[in-house]
Amino acid sequence: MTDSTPSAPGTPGDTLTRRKAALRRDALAAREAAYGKAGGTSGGTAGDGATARATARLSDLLARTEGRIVAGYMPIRSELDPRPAMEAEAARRPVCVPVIEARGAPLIFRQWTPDATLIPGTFGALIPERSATLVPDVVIVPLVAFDRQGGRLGYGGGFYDRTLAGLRDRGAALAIGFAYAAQEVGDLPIEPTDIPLDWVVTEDEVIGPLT
Ligand SMILES: Nc1nc2c(c(=O)[nH]1)N(C=O)[C@@H](CNc1ccc(C(=O)N[C@@H](CCC(=O)O)C(=O)O)cc1)CN2
Ligand SMILES: Nc1ncnc2c1ncn2[C@@H]1O[C@H](COP(=O)(O)OP(=O)(O)OP(=O)(O)O)[C@@H](O)[C@H]1O
Repeated sequence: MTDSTPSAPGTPGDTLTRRKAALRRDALAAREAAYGKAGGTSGGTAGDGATARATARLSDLLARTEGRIVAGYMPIRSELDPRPAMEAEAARRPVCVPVIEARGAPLIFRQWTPDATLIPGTFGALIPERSATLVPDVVIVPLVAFDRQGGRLGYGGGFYDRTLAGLRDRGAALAIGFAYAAQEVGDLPIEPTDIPLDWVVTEDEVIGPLT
């Protein structure tokens, strides 16, 4: 293949798609290293306290959005764990988590409480077995890589872009990326469908407002 015969956008041979795949690989390796240092999902006492520090920063930011419905997520693989912050919020207001209804469709959100019965959802993240469907005002967004302009790279399904676009059509929705500082990259490639993050919270800092 030559540059004069580019692949269709979004196909594996497309330059941007290949660049994103390489960035995703590197960022996932950095995330796994940070996760290991932090002591894994539980935070652990043997870890470096990254989860606790990130939780404190996230809770501070969330305190400014009192009363609004918050979406968190059930962490998979080496994702930074938002559950300690979600648990604190669930004592005061509704908290929900994403559910994949179909490939190519926006995510929906089901109410989550710390004692909810969870079952595996599509792609492995846990979902509440049955609970009310909610529309969040504030979305804590999992990610693979972020930049300081609000750029975000996920697993490549486009789920959060479609979801945030839909939520914003209905009104304001605040998007807060939640990640280890090690997941920062210089400049992510931007596609027309990418929805920028309003904030990024790491164990080291709160970055924003970005929009
Ligand atoms: N914790 C968490 N929950 C989430 C997301 C997330 O990123 N994190 N999602 C955010 O979208 C949705 C799940 N989306 C996902 C999409 C793809 C893969 C995944 O593992 N993809 C494979 C490729 C699979 C394929 O294309 O067949 C991979 O990356 O190796 C995981 C989650 C909803 N819930
Ligand atoms: N609003 C949208 N409408 C239609 N297609 C979209 C939309 N947003 C993203 N997509 C498509 O989804 C594909 C994957 O997007 P992208 O690489 O940005 O995913 P991601 O942000 O890494 O993944 P995720 O959000 O699932 O974690 C893109 O090829 C894009 O064309």
